[in-house]
Amino acid sequence: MSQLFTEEKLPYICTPLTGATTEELLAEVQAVLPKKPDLLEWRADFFLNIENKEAVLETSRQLRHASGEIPILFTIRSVKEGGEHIPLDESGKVELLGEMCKSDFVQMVDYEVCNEPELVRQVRDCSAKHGKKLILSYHNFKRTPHKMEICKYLLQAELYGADAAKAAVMPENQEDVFTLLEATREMQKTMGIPVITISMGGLGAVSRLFGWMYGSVLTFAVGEHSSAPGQIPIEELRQAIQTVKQYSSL
Ligand SMILES: O=C1C[C@@](O)(C(=O)O)C[C@@H](O)[C@@H]1O
Repeated sequence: MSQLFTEEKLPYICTPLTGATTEELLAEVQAVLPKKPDLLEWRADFFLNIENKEAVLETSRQLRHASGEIPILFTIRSVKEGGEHIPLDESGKVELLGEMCKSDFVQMVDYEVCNEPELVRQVRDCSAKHGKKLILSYHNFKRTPHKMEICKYLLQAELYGADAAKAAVMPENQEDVFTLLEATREMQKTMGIPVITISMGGLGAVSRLFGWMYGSVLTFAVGEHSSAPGQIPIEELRQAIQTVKQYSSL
């Protein structure tokens, strides 16, 4: 995957894997594969054995094997950005991300752009060294910041050298959803890397369906289990996107 996202295929659809054990994760992959996602995200913060590096590597090896050609994105979402409580501290996470980058089992890793600059640089250097793509992300599960603030996080990701920049925010009203979409449009025009944006919850569902029309290259959908509020089942999401593409002359 030298080029991360190709124009003709936009938007890419990613389904998260949230199993707590290797067995659960493998069962999830089996259930999700027939639904043909473009990408699988292993949300490793749900994995009970995350402290055990060998167990994580072995599980990712099995996931790689089970998922055939579909690329895997490895994510350890922090509690403050909507993830699960895990026994690893920030440097433990960076170490584990480094191990994953060295392995042949994942194609991409996600790290949060608000982390200490030195840690972000370590993850960037390691992923680049081992040919893995890096998504630097920002999440706000409480509210939607001002448009300029959303843009700032996305631009910061590019400054750090990310391969893609992501922002997922929670709307409190419809205006917030438009704020996110406007930020997406502006950043898609100005930035040199792909932008991924999400307005979460029921109010934000429109961004998961049609955010690509504003320039978001990837949308997250439910394969088996949801990993964030507002995610739509992949079959219905794909159908809606296809309908728009078929009938609109965009
Ligand atoms: O960053 C994201 C986006 C997300 O939060 C969503 O809203 O779909 C789901 C997460 O699993 C993923 O890491």
